[in-house]
Amino acid sequence: MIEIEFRNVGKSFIDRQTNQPRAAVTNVNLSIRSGEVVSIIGPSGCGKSTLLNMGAGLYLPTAGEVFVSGEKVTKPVRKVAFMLQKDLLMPWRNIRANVALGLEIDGASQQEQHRIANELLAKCHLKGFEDHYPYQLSGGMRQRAALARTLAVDPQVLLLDEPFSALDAQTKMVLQQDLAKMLFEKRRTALFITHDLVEAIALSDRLLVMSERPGTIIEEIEVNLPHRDNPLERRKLPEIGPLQGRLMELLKVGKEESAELH
Ligand SMILES: Nc1ncnc2c1ncn2[C@@H]1O[C@H](COP(=O)(O)OP(=O)(O)OP(=O)(O)O)[C@@H](O)[C@H]1O
Repeated sequence: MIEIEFRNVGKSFIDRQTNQPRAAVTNVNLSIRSGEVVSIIGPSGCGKSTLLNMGAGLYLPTAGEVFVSGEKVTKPVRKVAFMLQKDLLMPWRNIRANVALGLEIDGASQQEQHRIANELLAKCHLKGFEDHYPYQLSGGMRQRAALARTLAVDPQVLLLDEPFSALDAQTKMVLQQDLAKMLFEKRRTALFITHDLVEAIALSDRLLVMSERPGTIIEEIEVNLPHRDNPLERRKLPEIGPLQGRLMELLKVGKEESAELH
């Protein structure tokens, strides 16, 4: 079953200088099967976040259509969870209450909220920190809590916008491992944005490469490597180097006309 589909999608924003619409993305077609993990990579400003915002129903396309589970997206969709680079934890709620936020909004009993939040915090290696406040945690721990909060409502679809980019390399790899395991075990569908080429290869079934603004998909690459549930193992495979090389070629990394990556 196709879980996420973009059909000829375009999105323009009003350019502040000219006061005219200017395309951010154009003619984007993609379909992601249920249980698939797909990464989008592309130069800075090519419209990756714009695509995710349309998938989440936060922006509406100016051309084409977006579907989640076969239904046209016209507003934020309940079964879709969004995770960003910023953890966006509420400073006045402890970690358990932050994780339980979506459950509270859904009307779950307090007992149920605590049970699910505690369980997820343990899975995300935050057992013992349930009563701590965000300011008492490191950046990596806060991002773990944000991951637990994203998972608490048990979303079918996860849209992840550079969720680990602010973390140090080791913390990042451990979190990728947790995320990959969970996505694999629960057969969740994910669309992932990253500037880290090896991260994209380590986590994904498929890679979509975008052009510069106005962004469109210029290449689709099947990763076709084992260990999608174990990115630490996948990182060790010899095939990683050539795949990374191919992505660097497509993104013109190191070339004179190279698009800025960050
Ligand atoms: N709400 C908005 N209003 C006006 N322009 C916008 C808006 N959101 C995005 N844009 C513009 O659309 C283009 C694409 O932005 P977007 O954030 O989607 O790119 P990106 O590929 O995610 O960038 P990065 O890799 O740097 O995070 C940019 O030029 C940006 O300035």
